[in-house]
Amino acid sequence: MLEARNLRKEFGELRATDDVSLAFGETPGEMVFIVGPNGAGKTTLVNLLTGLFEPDRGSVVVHTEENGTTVEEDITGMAPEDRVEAGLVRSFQIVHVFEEMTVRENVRTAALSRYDKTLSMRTLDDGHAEVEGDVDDLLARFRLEDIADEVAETLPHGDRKLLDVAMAFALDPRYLLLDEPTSGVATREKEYVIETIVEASDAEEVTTVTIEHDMDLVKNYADRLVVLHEGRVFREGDPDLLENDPELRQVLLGVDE
Ligand SMILES: Nc1ncnc2c1ncn2[C@@H]1O[C@H](COP(=O)(O)OP(=O)(O)OP(=O)(O)O)[C@@H](O)[C@H]1O
Repeated sequence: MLEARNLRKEFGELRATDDVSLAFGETPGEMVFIVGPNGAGKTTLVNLLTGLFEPDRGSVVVHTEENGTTVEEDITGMAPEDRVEAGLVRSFQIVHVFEEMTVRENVRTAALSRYDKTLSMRTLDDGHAEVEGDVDDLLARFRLEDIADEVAETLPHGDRKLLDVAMAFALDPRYLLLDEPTSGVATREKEYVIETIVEASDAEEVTTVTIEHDMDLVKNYADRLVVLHEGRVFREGDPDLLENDPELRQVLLGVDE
């Protein structure tokens, strides 16, 4: 489980995150969506969880099962790259791929970065087969097999996004944080992108925390919903809240009921 405890982040006078306490992954593999109006503090929260920002108050804690007991690790001061080893991986709103490489080369590069500490010349042959096996699995999981030899920059945005998330998956996350994975993706491709991510996360029991503006996607795919408003948790719970809570609808959609 990944836990935010009383997180606060200020930019000058502005409190972008204010006393936010949340837990992700109490049910392993759950899909949590973070929603809220512009400026609510969604990206700031993800930046605090992944270590891009340091909180002014509060902490980030990872709970792990070891020999049947739960061990708590405070990762608040840990650098983002070290958090990857603690199982926390993120993908940004803007796709980060190697544009001139093929899809397969991109996924292989990400997979190798996980192995680079353990591969030596002596084990290269064994390691090679293992890496290529992982690459094939990831290509299949993210429905990228048929375009594995295409160059990344030539792909439609939906496939580029899936490649980006496949590369995040190559780092073997337990918690995957996604900042608007469907931003810039054509409407007809959005469901396909989210559905592929949901299937991959379910299969690997990866807990996914996703910022999303498209409420239809949230309704269809969220196991749980977190609504941020003015830096605070405004609501948390079942995605049905989107239908049944007039105050929430007002905050999100500006709809007066
Ligand atoms: N690095 C920064 N320096 C100063 N202010 C910032 C910084 N990052 C965010 N903010 C401010 O903090 C508030 C929350 O921003 P944040 O990007 O977290 O909101 P958001 O909910 O992700 O918004 P959006 O949906 O528009 O992406 C905003 O008022 C924003 O202007």
